[in-house]
Amino acid sequence: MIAINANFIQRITLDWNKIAEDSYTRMISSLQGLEQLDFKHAVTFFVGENGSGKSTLLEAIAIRYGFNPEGGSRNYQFSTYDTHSELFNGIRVAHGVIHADWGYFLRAESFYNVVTKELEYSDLKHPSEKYHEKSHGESFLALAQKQFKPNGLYILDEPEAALSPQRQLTLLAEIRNCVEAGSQFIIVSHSPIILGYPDAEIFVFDDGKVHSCLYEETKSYQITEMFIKNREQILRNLFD
Ligand SMILES: Nc1ncnc2c1ncn2[C@@H]1O[C@H](COP(=O)(O)OP(=O)(O)OP(=O)(O)O)[C@@H](O)[C@H]1O
Repeated sequence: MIAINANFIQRITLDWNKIAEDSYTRMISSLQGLEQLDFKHAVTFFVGENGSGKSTLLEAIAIRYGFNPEGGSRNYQFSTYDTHSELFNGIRVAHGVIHADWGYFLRAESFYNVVTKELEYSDLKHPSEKYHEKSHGESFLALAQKQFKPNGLYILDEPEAALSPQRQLTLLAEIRNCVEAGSQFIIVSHSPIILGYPDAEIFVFDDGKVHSCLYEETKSYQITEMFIKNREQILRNLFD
C-alpha cells in the first residue's frame, strides 16, 4: 500500500541563483549542495552541530510560508531586530493538496518579543494570556498548548531551550495529539527527549550536507547516552 503524504509542506527546493553572491548562507557547508528536501513524515527534525545551518534553513522555510521572521502566527507582523538571511528568496515550497487551517512559528530565541507582541495585540475580545507573568518554561509550554490546533503547520526552533525534561515530555504528548489531528511539525532540536518522537524523519546538517539519519545515530542521543553511562570517566578525561 502506498502511504499518502498529507503534509502541508511536502517539499522545498532551493534555487541558489536567487541568492546574493555575498550572502553568508553560501558559506554554510551543509546547505551548499542542497537543492531539494522532501517532507514525508508528519514530524521532521533538523539536527546538527552549532552553526551548521539548521535555524537558517528553518527560518527561510517559515518566512517563505508566510510567517514573521521572529515568530508568531501568520498574523504577526513585527520586527525587533532584522537579522534574517535572504535564503528565503531562493526557497520554493511545494504545498500539499490540503492547506493548513492554522500555523505557528515558535522560536526559543525570540520568544520574549513574541509574547510582548501578544500582549500588544490583545483586546477585550482577545485577552492576553499574560505570558510575562509566568516563568520562561511555563509560558513557553502554555503558548504551545494554546497555539497547537488540529490541521496546523508548526515550525519550532529549539523548543527544549525553556523546558525541563518533564515538560519536554509534556510537549511530546502535545505534538502527538496535534499530529493525530492532522498537523505537521518541522523542528530544530538538540534534545534527546524531543528527538525521540516516533515515526519522525531526522535530517542531520553535518559532514557538509543535509542527510537523513536514525534517532540512535544522532550526536544528541549518542553523547547523552555515553555521558550518563560513563560520567565519571568522561569528566576525568575532560578536566585532565
Ligand atoms: N546574521 C548573520 N550574519 C552572518 N552570519 C550568520 C548570521 N546568522 C548566522 N550566521 C552564521 O551562519 C551559520 C549557521 O547559523 P545557524 O543559526 O543557522 O546555525 P544553527 O545550526 O541553527 O546553530 P545552533 O545549533 O547554534 O542554533 C553560523 O556559522 C553563523 O555564524
